[in-house]
Amino acid sequence: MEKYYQLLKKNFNQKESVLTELINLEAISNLPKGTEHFVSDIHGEFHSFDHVLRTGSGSIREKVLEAFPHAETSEINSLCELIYYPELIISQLPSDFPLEKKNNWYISNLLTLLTIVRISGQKYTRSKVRKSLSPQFSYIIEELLTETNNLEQKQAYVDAIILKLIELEQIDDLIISLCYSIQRLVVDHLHVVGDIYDRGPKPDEIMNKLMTHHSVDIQWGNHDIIWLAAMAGSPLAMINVVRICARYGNLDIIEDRYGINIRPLVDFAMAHYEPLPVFAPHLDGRDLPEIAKIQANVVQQAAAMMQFKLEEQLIERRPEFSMTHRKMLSIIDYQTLSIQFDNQCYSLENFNPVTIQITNPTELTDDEQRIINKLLTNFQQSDKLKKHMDFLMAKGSMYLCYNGNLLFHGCIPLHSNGDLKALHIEGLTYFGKDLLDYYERQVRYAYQHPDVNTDLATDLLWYLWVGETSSLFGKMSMTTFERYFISDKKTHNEIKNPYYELRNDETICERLLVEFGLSPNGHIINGHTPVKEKKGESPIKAGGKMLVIDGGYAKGYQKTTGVAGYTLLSNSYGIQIATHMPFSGIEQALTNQEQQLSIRRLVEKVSERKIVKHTTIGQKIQQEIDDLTYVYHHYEQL
Ligand SMILES: O=P(O)(O)OC[C@H]1O[C@](O)(COP(=O)(O)O)[C@@H](O)[C@@H]1O
Ligand SMILES: [Mn+2]
Repeated sequence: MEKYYQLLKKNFNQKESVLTELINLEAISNLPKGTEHFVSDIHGEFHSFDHVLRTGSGSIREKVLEAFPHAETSEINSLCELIYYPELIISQLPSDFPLEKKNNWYISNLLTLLTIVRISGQKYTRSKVRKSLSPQFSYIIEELLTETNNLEQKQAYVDAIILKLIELEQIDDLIISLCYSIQRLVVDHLHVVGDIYDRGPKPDEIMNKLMTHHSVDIQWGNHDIIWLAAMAGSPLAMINVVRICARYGNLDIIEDRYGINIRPLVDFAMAHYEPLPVFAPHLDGRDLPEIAKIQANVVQQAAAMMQFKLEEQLIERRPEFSMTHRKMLSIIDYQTLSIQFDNQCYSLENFNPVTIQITNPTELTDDEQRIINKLLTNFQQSDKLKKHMDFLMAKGSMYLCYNGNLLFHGCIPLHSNGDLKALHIEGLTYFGKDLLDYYERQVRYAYQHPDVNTDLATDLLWYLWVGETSSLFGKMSMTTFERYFISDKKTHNEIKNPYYELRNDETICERLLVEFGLSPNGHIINGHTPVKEKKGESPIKAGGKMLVIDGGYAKGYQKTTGVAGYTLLSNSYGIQIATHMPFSGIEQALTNQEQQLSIRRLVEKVSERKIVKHTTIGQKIQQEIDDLTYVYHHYEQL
């Protein structure tokens, strides 16, 4: 310990510097807690997500209203538009704007934005506000922030600076940078509660945006895990990723956005499969050229068949996964093309066994094996995908305890009596927090060993996608096979883990919080299951202990949910849940600003304003304060 204090002391060249730092940390601890923003189930819908981030789910508007309580709604709207989309709004300024009018527009907006920066920065230290400013302009902005506070006496001076900035053509960039500083100051931290990938067209842009975010963490979703698994060397997860992209007409994500060559697979699929209606890509209102639709259709079939074969191979080598009931290809009667399970016989439809060898139905043909090998190499060699997956690993985890709340995507597997449901593996038993910790260790191990394809850790990544005791899946089994090939809808049903009933119970939620070492006063924050608001379901459950924020960014789900997603905001005053209406373009969102965020529900209001000291970061700061206090008192002896 003494050694540690000696090392710590080395960061300070004199005793007074320790004192300065101590005072600085003490000051931070006593400031109001920053705003946390929670989003989940973004599913590739970059533009809606981007809009939610830019608006801080209504937090920006709130700040603007706080700054200008008497302004007309139209003025508030224009100001919000500018803060959300500064580049767009500036580009739309009339080209024949008379010079004086233009200058006035700049002067008045700049002054307004400075006021909002000042108000948004009030609860932070000067150093934190400085960090939020673009380095290029931080000196000028700080100067302006000080002088505009005292405008009567300095009006001429401030006007002169602004006119100079206009003359030097720097004003646009300055305004843009101020708008982004406001966005950053208003929302201090972002939590992404899983499912960035699949279904929607632009997961890569979401990842790019997250990578530039000032403060973010991610709780992995089942759809993120399969992409991670592909990079970690699972051929099965990789072909499933391809299948889902084909299913949603998104093969360009793989080919163009990630630069992964899938031509051999496309050629193979075109040669062996015919387009069938059940494999028609789900386009949710988008359109694709006819040839792309045909390719997506047949690629989905080819990929599905490879997936089912590889999955049965995995089930065979992992009896401890208890998935033998999912061995579909082995129990098909290939004479009659029918299948028998649960004491019933079903005839298969749309099932093309062209690559199946009846004596060994789960073996890949030489062509399939070659395609899989090549594809996996191409996936693992995509620099862009590697960067995104590295980021998911660095910022992500199976769950997170943060400021007294427990965040995870899917569920904590339970039995119907409320007991924690266990996974038995390699002679050991894991449940509750231990289970999620075990999964996380396996995910990290598999990711660090991308050259091993069939070891337990890599196979467990697949288990997380479909396994009965997976905390990310939360259902008995995934009925992809039945949904493609059996028309009887009752076989499509995926039975949910009892968790999804039990989580409505406050006592269960409290027990789970305690299981994760938290106080029962915290909240559980979940994504994963779309909240069917249309049918009267509420995202606020168990007396506010359980908050489910999957409202369906994914377009396909909006029909069932009736809304386009929830987000959660937690600031020093309490927790609010915001309901978002479907996003259909920036222009429309800006014209209907008030409707876009129609409902904001208060989940909890704190009796005493929360300060940094009460947060997770506050605990770390307190540790630093304790250590530095020791160094300060023993400075001479160390
Ligand atoms: O309709 P699709 O895209 O095939 O998805 C259905 C599958 O997605 C899942 O719901 C998992 O995805 P979510 O995590 O978005 O719920 C599976 O349980 C189900 O089999
Ligand atoms: Mn999910």
